Amino acid sequence: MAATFFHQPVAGLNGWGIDVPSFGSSRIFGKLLSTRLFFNSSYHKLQHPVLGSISHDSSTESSLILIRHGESMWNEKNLFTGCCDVPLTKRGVEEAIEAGKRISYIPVDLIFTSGLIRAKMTAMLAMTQHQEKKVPIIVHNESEQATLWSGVYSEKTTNQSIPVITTWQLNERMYGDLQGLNKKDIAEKYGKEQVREWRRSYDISPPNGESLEMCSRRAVAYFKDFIEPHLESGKHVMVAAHANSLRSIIMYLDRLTPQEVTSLEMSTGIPLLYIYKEGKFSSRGSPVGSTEAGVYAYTQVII
Ligand SMILES: O=C(O)[C@@H](CO)OP(=O)(O)O
Repeated sequence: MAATFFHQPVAGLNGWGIDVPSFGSSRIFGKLLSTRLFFNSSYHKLQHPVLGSISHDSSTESSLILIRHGESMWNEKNLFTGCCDVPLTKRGVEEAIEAGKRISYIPVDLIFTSGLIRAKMTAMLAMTQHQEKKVPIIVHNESEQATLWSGVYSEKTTNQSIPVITTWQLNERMYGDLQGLNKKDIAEKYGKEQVREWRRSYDISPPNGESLEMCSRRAVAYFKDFIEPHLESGKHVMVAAHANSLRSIIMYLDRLTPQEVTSLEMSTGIPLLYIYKEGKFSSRGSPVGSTEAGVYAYTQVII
């Protein structure tokens, strides 16, 4: 006899009740799916190892954590990576876990990552350290079947979970013909200035790749359309992505000029905290680790 207990999943694309592009529109900015939200910001008293108890009033403000993935196997080899989908190194895994410790006391209701494994690994590893011990679950919205087959049928389990939305719009900039090439070799061949322009200028593209401006058009549009509304509604959000997709988002949040963004660098695996309140973002830098006085998220050195 067929089991009779199957019914509508509590969680799945619609069941999570989150606004994300549907599978029919996941490659373009399509209509939002508006459904009931099962996730509530129920935890307000998390313990920081140094600062102690931190209260969050989700009715007035929400937190946004941005994190660049930990060191990848191509970061280690100094190769242009772009949209090539390479995993973390052991060091990258450790960075992600350390990042998780730094943010373990900050509430997280919803996670967005790029579609690339290094960002997904970073988010998942970081969440293993979180005080709430909720389980991050990747939302599969690539087809109707994927949505159905990944359904969760327990409301209790759903409430102990954090939906993880993966999206290509948060991917690293596409590095074109440079992908897989060594950064030092290319600097020797074309000159440091040329390579610096390809890597850090705002509107100059690497050969057949995306400029930061092009990357920003999709990453910032996604942020405004699909992430900001959750912050507005009081949800605490983590975004795990890449040096350049995050540079473009930080440019938007911090209102940097195209000139200023050229000197913005991001370290691997260092989380950055923003507070969203009354339509404004304020940067709180990087959450302090348990064993140090502070940490710098930005560095100036490239190549
Ligand atoms: O290779 C890449 O994809 C990026 C990030 O690692 O490099 P860059 O610092 O040159 O933007």
